[in-house]
Amino acid sequence: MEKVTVLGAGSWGTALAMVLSNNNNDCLLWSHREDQAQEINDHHTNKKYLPNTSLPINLKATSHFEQAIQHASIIVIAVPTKAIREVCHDMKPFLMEKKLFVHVSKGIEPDSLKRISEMLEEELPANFVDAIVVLSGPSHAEEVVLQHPTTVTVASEKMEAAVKMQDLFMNNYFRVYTNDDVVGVEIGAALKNVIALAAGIVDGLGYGDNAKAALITRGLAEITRLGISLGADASTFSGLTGMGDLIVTCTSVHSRNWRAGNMLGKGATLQTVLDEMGMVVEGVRTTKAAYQLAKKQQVDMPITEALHSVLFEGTHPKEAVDILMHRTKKHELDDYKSF
Ligand SMILES: NC(=O)C1=CN([C@@H]2O[C@H](COP(=O)(O)OP(=O)(O)OC[C@H]3O[C@@H](n4cnc5c(N)ncnc54)[C@H](O)[C@@H]3O)[C@@H](O)[C@H]2O)C=CC1
Ligand SMILES: O=C(CO)COP(=O)(O)O
Repeated sequence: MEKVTVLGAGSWGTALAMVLSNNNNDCLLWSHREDQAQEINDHHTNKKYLPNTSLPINLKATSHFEQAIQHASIIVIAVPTKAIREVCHDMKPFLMEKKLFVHVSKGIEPDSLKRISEMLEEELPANFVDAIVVLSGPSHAEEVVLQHPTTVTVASEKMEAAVKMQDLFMNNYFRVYTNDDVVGVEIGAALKNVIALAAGIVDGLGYGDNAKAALITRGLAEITRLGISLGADASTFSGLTGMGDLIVTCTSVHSRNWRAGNMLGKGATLQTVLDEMGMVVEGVRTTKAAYQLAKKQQVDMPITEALHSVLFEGTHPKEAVDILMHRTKKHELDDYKSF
């Protein structure tokens, strides 16, 4: 039994805290809202994020940040990308010993163009960091809490830490693989949300399965190109955190990114979509970051560019699809020659 703290009591933090509690760990879930921590402790529910779910009775919650940090030497960070720096910054005064940090967020920061583990390295004092591990893969919280079979990957530059987290999370419904390609895992995780937004848009426009298959396949090609330019291993993108997560996010009604795209395709404005979601839609900010990163790396990312023009430049989704369909004709495998 390990002591573990999960920071962030949204859908994913709560679902992972359930996995850890099911595995008989002493898991403390931190929420920045006192009423939510109280709901979890008193009623074993988290109705806003996971309605109809009974949480394990051995799962405890707190809104006391210092208590949460001091509870454990393994800290799982499950807040949206936008909140990563703030949470790490707030943690600093309470770090008294080396800890192992696992992050499960899927995004890239606009402007700095940093991946999550790079943000953690910048924000956390190195003398208190035992290792940084990323956990990612095709894993909707809504299905994990039902204990439906799910597979994910943990990646770290320190393989022993990845193996330790594999053992901590793995059970009969949650199968965990290891990988040492942190860049590939984080780029796949972040960029699949961009393609999922686009997939939702084509569904919203009523274009159907051919268009979606095209987006997933050509989306994977541009994600792989970007990843390789940043030093990732090409084969990571055909794994769980690449193709796997693209499939689940582009095809599932559980996906917030797909749902947001679907509303956009049906004519809603971005502001209305974000107001109505009430949960994080990581792909919006990451589209901005990916667009900037593609320019910096001089990598051709036509789908990302098209989505950027829809989200931030007022292009109508139908017009963006037309632009994609009228790109210069080419050999299908041209892109792969530079892999
Ligand atoms: N929901 C899912 O099935 C999965 C989500 N993820 C990733 O996990 C991350 C978190 O996503 P969800 O839990 O789904 O989001 P969510 O929208 O369900 O919950 C986010 C939680 O973070 C809290 N939060 C927001 N800003 C905060 C701040 N500044 N300080 C402290 N807490 C703050 C919110 O109150 C909420 O409890 C995202 O990066 C997402 O891409 C990854 C895999 C699956
Ligand atoms: O990352 C996810 C599943 O693997 C969740 O995707 P959404 O954030 O689009 O809901």
